[in-house]
Amino acid sequence: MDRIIVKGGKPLQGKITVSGAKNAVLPVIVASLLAEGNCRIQDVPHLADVDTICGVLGELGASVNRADDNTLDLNCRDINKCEAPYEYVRKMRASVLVMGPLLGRLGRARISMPGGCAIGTRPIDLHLKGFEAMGVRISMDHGYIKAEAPKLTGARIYLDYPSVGATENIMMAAALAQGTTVIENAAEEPEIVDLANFINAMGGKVKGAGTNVIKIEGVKSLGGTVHNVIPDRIEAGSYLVAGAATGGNLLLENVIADHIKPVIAKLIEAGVEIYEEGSGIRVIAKNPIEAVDVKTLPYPGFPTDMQAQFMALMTIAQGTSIITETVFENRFMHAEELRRMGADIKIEGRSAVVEGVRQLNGAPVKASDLRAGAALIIAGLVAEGDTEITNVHHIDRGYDNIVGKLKAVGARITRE
Ligand SMILES: CC(=O)N[C@H]1[C@@H](OP(=O)(O)OP(=O)(O)OC[C@H]2O[C@@H](n3ccc(=O)[nH]c3=O)[C@H](O)[C@@H]2O)O[C@H](CO)[C@@H](O)[C@@H]1O
Ligand SMILES: C=C(OP(=O)(O)O)C(=O)O
Repeated sequence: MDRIIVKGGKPLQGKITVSGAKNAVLPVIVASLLAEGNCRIQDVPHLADVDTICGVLGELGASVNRADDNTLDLNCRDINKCEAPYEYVRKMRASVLVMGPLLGRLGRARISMPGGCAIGTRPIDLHLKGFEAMGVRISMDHGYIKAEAPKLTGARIYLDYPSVGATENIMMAAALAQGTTVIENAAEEPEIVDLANFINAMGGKVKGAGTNVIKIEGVKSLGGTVHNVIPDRIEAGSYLVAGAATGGNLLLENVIADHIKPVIAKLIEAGVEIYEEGSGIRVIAKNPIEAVDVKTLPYPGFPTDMQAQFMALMTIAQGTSIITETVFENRFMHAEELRRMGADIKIEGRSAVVEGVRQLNGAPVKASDLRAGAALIIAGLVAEGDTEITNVHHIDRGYDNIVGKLKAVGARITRE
């Protein structure tokens, strides 16, 4: 099993180019199932999750080819299966997103029921309620969800919570449904906008993405297109925090500053200097970090996917920080590992009380999920001595070449 070893104490200096966004590329790849022509996706990051979703599309009968290092060519004209098997859904929950496009294209889908994961129970009831409103019959069958839509029709759907996945899944089914679908209380994440742009470039009619009301007029068929994936705002945020924690001077390239406003605002509040430079952002940290409170919320609030990394930063801040997680019910497993490195963190229900300490100490730790892994790397970069991180397959799901990128800006980090 691979391990990442970090020797702390070196400020990060230099330039990092941010890759295409995991949470945008996954639904975009899935949405190519809607098209009868060729889709070319550019700025595709090298991630285990991308390999997994490509595996699912291959199972369905799609042709999937890497045209070059960052470009995927997908042709889904001849898809002939409608099942996302357990072995894929188990690895990556986003596999359930094939349900919407399969209902649109074939009128049926059979998806292994996703279980909970290290950050919460993560039900998909809102996806299913939305499909039912569109005329889909849902039944359970030996651990699989069976969905059948003799006729997929547009509907007015109010989401009890602005779920990213439910908004995407319903939007994709609606793109090929008969009539108009309106999603109210929709998620507003930039990745939703990227998906809507992709569907529209294929000939779809989606309006309002990026607001909480999205209107989708169904069309008879969709064709191929070329699409560039947006930069990964969470990868960018993770490196900004790493730069800040180490007292470094880092320039991040390929960033949309607007997408990470809440992270930038919190870093500035913590005393970090942030400058926009062309299409990049520079982070400079000279002074000690000040403790700030953070509460995760759906976009445009502070992203839950940055909570663990920010907690790592707060462990060495001056003062007490209260970090409140409202999106997932169990996303504090990294706190225990950070404590092993000398952090002072108490969990009280949905909040973590972080008392800043002078110094973290390297220790053997375990990544419980993707962002927990990133948080432990950040903690390792500032700790005294060696930090050895195991379960790094979680990190591979969502960070393109994290060891290489950090090494290039001076980090003492290796993978064994
Ligand atoms: C591949 C991808 O894009 N993943 C992101 C997506 O996950 P994902 O799409 O799974 O996240 P959701 O927005 O759906 O989930 C948010 C909350 O809603 C709950 N919920 C969701 C659906 C549902 O049917 N019922 C229900 O109760 C979830 O359990 C969770 O507590 O958005 C999350 C929230 O920004 C991010 O952390 C993930 O990185
Ligand atoms: C929780 C995340 O992803 P997923 O929804 O794919 O598990 C994440 O990216 O932090």
